[in-house]
Amino acid sequence: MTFVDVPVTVRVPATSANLGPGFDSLGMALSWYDEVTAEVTTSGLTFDIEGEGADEVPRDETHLLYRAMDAAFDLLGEKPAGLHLTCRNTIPHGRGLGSSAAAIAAGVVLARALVVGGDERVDDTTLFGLATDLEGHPDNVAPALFGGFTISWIEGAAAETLRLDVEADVTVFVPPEPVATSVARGLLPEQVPHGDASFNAGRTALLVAALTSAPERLISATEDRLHQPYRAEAMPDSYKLVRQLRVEGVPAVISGAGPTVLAFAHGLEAWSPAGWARRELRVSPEGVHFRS
Ligand SMILES: Nc1ncnc2c1ncn2[C@@H]1O[C@H](COP(=O)(O)OP(=O)(O)OP(=O)(O)O)[C@@H](O)[C@H]1O
Ligand SMILES: N[C@@H](CCO)C(=O)O
Repeated sequence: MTFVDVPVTVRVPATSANLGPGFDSLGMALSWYDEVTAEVTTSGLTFDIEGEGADEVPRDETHLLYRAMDAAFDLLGEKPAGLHLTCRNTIPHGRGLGSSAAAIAAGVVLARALVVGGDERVDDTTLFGLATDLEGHPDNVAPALFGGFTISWIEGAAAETLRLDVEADVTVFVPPEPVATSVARGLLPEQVPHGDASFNAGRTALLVAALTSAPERLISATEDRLHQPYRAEAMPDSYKLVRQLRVEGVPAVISGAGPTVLAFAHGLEAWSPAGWARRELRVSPEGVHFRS
């Protein structure tokens, strides 16, 4: 038997990348999850999708979850005759909360789990490399796969990550309208001033210390000059909320490519703009994991 003959279900966390200065490097898994079930069938590709994005995502081979599974099946050297995918989506799409990374992480892990002996053929590092290739950068897929707080980088052609356990109170303010990551990346300049690069290098180093042992430094540690100012025009209300929170001493950043605002605090009810969703979260120690 090549494939397991029962459905496999995973939960996969939302993630926040960058965390201020750590552009394309730092990421954190959050206690907010999508649930995906995959089952091998005799033919075809069918979907049962509910929740976030259900009216927008395709129900064919171009669906991101399927594309990730297909790429992983290539690595595993096996293709199922058919698949049925059930998606219970709660992570909003295009808001800077790692929805695409969640779909990719779930897809590669599910594909491996469906192949009998898949763990012996493809290890976690290889899956992480594949997920990074599909996403284009490692900062969301690392915490989506491994949980916690991750520092990721590219070594030659390979993606690497270091996972750390951290605890933090997190609030996310989610605007009603999306900003696609591709659009937000298109606003970034080809080159940045040396002084700004140096500024961010110091803040990124400080942020690792602040999250692991010096939370009183979070306000300085979450400053950024490499991406948020350039993206402000695409998400002016988010940028304004970040500045307002920071003036009050609350460490706040644009989550990922935006437009969600992430603050390292709870009890921020008074700050929620009308029409935005607000959620109090914690760091998820678990990345994508099986649900029985
Ligand atoms: N669960 C999903 N199923 C299918 N497609 C998805 C899913 N989640 C995300 N996508 C695809 O990814 C797109 C969103 O990706 P995008 O990179 O723009 O934002 P994000 O991942 O939510 O935010 P960020 O990368 O800034 O954290 C959606 O518009 C959709 O095409
Ligand atoms: N580092 C990425 C995260 C969003 O995918 C960015 O800011 O564009």
